[in-house]
Amino acid sequence: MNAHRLVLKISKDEIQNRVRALAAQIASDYQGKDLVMVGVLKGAFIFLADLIRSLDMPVEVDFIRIASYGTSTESSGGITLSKDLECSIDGRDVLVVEDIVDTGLTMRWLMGHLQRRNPRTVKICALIDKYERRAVEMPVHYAGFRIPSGFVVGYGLDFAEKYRGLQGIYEVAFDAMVEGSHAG
Ligand SMILES: O=P(O)(O)OC[C@H]1O[C@H](OP(=O)(O)OP(=O)(O)O)[C@H](O)[C@@H]1O
Ligand code: HPA
Repeated sequence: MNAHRLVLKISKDEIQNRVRALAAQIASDYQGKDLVMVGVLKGAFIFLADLIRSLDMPVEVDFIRIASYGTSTESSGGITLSKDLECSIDGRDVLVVEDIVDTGLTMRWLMGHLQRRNPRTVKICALIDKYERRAVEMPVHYAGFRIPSGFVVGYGLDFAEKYRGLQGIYEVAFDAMVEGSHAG
C-alpha cells in the first residue's frame, strides 16, 4: 500500500442528515409496498444499519456478499459472490443498498443476478455516486452524495480492509503518485 493521507470530504453530521433525508424519501416512495432492502457486504453494513433505523416503515433486510476490488483501488473486473440472498424476492420491491457505485460493474452484475429472481421492482440506493468513473450506464435512484472521482474511505468504505469504522468520508491522497497507480 503506497504512503497516503486522508482528507475529510464529508463530515459525520452531513452524513447523518443526508441518511435521514434519504430514509424519509424512501418511506414516502415505498409506503404500503412489500420492501426488501438488500445490503451489499461488506461496504454497505454501516449505511444500511443507519438507514433502516431512520426508516418509518416495515422492511425486510437481507445481505449479499460480492467483491471485486480486493486490496486495490482499481476494480479487478471479476465479481466474486461468496454469500447469496436468503429470502425470496419474487414479486417484491427490492432496494439494493450500496456504499458506493463507481465503475458500475458490480451493480451491473448484481442487477442481472437479482432480475433472474423475478422481483416486482429493483432500485439502487448508494451513499456515494462516483459518477465520472462509470464504465457502464448505471442509474443510482437514491444517492447520498455525488462525487466525480477520488478513492474514498470511511463509513463502511475500505482501502485494503482499513478505515471502514471512520465516521466521516475521507479521500485517500497518495503522497507519491507513480505513473500507472491512479487512485480513481
Ligand atoms: O462500481 P464498482 O467499480 O464496481 O465499485 C463498487 C463496489 O466496490 C466496492 O466493493 P469491494 O469490491 O471493495 O468490496 P467490499 O464491499 O467488501 O469493500 C463497493 O462496496 C461496491 O460494491
Ligand atoms: O472510492 C472507493 N473507495 C472504497 N471502495 C471503493 N470501491 C469502488 N470505489 C471505491
